[in-house]
Amino acid sequence: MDPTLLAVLLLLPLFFLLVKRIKLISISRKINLLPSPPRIPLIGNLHQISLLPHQSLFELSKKHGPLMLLQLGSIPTLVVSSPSYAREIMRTHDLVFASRPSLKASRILLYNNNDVAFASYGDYWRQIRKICVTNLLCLKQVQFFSHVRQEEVSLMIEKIARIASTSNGVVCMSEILNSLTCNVLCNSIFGSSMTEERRKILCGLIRKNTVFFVQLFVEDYFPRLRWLDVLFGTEGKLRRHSQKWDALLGEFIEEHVRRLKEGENTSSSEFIDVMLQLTNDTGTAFVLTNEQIKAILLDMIAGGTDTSFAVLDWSMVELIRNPLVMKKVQDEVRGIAHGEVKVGEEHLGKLSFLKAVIMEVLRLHPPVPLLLPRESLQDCQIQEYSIPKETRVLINAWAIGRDEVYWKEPHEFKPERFLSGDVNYKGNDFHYIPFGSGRRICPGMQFAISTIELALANLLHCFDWKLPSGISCEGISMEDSTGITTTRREKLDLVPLAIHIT
Ligand code: HEM
Repeated sequence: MDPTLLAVLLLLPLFFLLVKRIKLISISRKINLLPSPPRIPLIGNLHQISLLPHQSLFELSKKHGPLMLLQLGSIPTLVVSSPSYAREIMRTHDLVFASRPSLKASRILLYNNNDVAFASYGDYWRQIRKICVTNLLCLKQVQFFSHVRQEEVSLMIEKIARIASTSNGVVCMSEILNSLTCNVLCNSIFGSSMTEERRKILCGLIRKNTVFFVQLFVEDYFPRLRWLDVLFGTEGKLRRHSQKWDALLGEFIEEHVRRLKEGENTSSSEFIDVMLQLTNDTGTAFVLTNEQIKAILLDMIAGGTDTSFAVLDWSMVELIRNPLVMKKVQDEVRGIAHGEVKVGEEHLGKLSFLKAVIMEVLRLHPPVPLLLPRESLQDCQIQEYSIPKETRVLINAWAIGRDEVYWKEPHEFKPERFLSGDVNYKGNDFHYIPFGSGRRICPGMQFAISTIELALANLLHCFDWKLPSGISCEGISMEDSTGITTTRREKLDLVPLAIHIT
């Protein structure tokens, strides 16, 4: 071989390495202008992130400010903890920050980020988000699924009444509420193919999902060290978990494909059938593969169940700890649904204090405390700081909901603060962002709130509530569980006392 050509071939990799190095140095120079906690060589700030990252990041932000840069392994991560910077990211520069980073858990569980929540910003994301909104999550569809909510809430009330009349009357509310939110969502998605056995498997899988999203995978922070995940067995665990999802979703799909072929459900409005119609060449411009359908289904189920459950669970906890608020909200519900056995959806519009209670729970206990991570698509200037392309961004909604500048007595449970109606959760008030904001705002907001309001109203209408004997309010743990979605760590046991409607 020509020696010059040989030399060029040998030097080429070195040249690329050099260019990459120079690029990295210039990125870190630019980004280093941001406040940042001291780092340890190699791991950077990873050691400062606890299993409850929203809480450890809140503590760090008190020292280093509302916009700080952490170096998580090799990944520069911007942490936002104030409404004004949240506005910069999700309003002023929404397009720049409209993408998501690709995480190991999302790649393996969500079929290479083919779901809505982790899809990169672009046409595919836009199309599938539209399909989900049009067929499941928009106001019209949420109203259409009203019968599912009413039926599931009635079944829940009957179940509680049954347990309450037997044994010691203690009901594990966490289990009841978890089943409720899972049933409402899964019945809307899968219709009659949702059996009790499948529901149990699903609930177990959902909880594990959320933990995998905050588990430390070495590859997420040091992309070249993936082999360590294989060596430690963490990748194997994730893959086995993903196979369980795959098998279950495959069963649902097969069953619905068979039904569609046999001509059943041809006019079905079950979400899964709508998506299956997009797999065949039925003249639609946009076609989905089986894996893409599975990713989207998983997204809806996992994203929608735990979050709504967390709000209901925290609501019952906060109300039992605040008897005056409990009385006030029960008086409101019973006053509006006076003489009725159940609260119907037609009553909900008048329950302004109940709505305020739910808003306050979302402020103090946002189920997705760091929203979902974002990633910048290009270089961008945030006030005096230059943020390079591909910076990861975490927005601490949990910290923002406790910002003393915006919230008086931020740690107190005071639903009255929402009664004026000045603030809502639609992403325009940046000091209150439990559903996020901008292009990537949660599309399931309406679906979730409808279930939460109906369930909570009926729980408060049909029963009085007390703690099991031997447990005091002070003994109730207020600890969060770990996960991308946080719920309360401990299960909630309560004693319901049935009210006889006259
Ligand atoms: C109380 C209940 C819920 C809360 C607090 C919640 C919260 C959130 C948050 C904070 C985000 C990220 C927003 C951002 O990055 O700005 C999100 C995204 C998302 N949520 Fe929800 N969510 C809830 C219920 C639901 C339900 C019921 C569904 C569907 C059935 C759902 C589906 C999604 C999807 C698909 C995304 C990704 C959106 C995108 O990236 O384009 N969520 N949610």
